[in-house]
Amino acid sequence: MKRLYPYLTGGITEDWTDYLLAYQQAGADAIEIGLPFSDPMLDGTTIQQASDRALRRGTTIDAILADLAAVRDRISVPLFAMTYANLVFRDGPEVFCRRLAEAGVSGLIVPDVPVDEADGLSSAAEAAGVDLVLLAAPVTPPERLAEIAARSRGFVYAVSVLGTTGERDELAGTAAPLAARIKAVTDLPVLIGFGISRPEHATAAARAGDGVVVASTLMRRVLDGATPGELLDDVAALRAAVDQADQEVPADHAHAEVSGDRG
Ligand SMILES: O=P(O)(O)OC[C@@H](O)[C@@H](O)c1c[nH]c2ccccc12
Repeated sequence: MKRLYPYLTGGITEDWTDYLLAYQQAGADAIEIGLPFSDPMLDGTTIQQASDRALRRGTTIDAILADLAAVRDRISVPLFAMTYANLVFRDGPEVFCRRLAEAGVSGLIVPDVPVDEADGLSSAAEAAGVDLVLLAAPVTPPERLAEIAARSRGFVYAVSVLGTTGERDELAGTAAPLAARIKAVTDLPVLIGFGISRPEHATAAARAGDGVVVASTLMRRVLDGATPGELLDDVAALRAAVDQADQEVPADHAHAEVSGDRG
């Protein structure tokens, strides 16, 4: 089964946990929750605006984790927190990871902590029972990629393209080769993210890896005022697109059938 991990910025609206429930109902396999940070340097305009809106509402990590703890018994899919080093190291990684675990969050992605600086955070996460997910990009050299794959937990995040998060017109040509390189060195699932903006991108990326992470296209809808019910439809469309990659006839087989028809 190919996986779909949609993203939501924590605290973006007062009823933000209703979006989580909608994502789950639409068939998300896990959900990434962004803990908003004032200087999200890897994020494009959509996620930046989403973070800004959440911060302007006065949301805090404490408030987000309290909201999560309140709905945790209605959520059966794993939750991953995504945030920046600054927030993780403010009170120390041990305290941070323990608080995540207490709120029912089982994974953590911190894109600005590179693998060679991840020792302290890795052990804090492991001690708290939280999977620290590491990221690889198209420019990551082979040796480093092997280290990232070996030290990542839960899955490996394949950053499809250089640059910031955000919607794109096409799936980057670098996505599939990167997923193949990572899959060659690990048995962990490889999830492709950055620029998966349309159902057809999700199908193509799910074909190349084990699944997709989708954020900006959904957060743009939330910013535009779409309701949890409307997001449920969006995530359901992505679910169908990801499942399509599973249902396809393997390439060799399809080719044989085509030539058979012709012959
Ligand atoms: O927004 P996109 O292009 O759909 O890509 C997912 C990405 O936004 C999400 O996984 C994410 C949000 N913030 C990040 C920072 C770094 C790496 C990844 C992320």
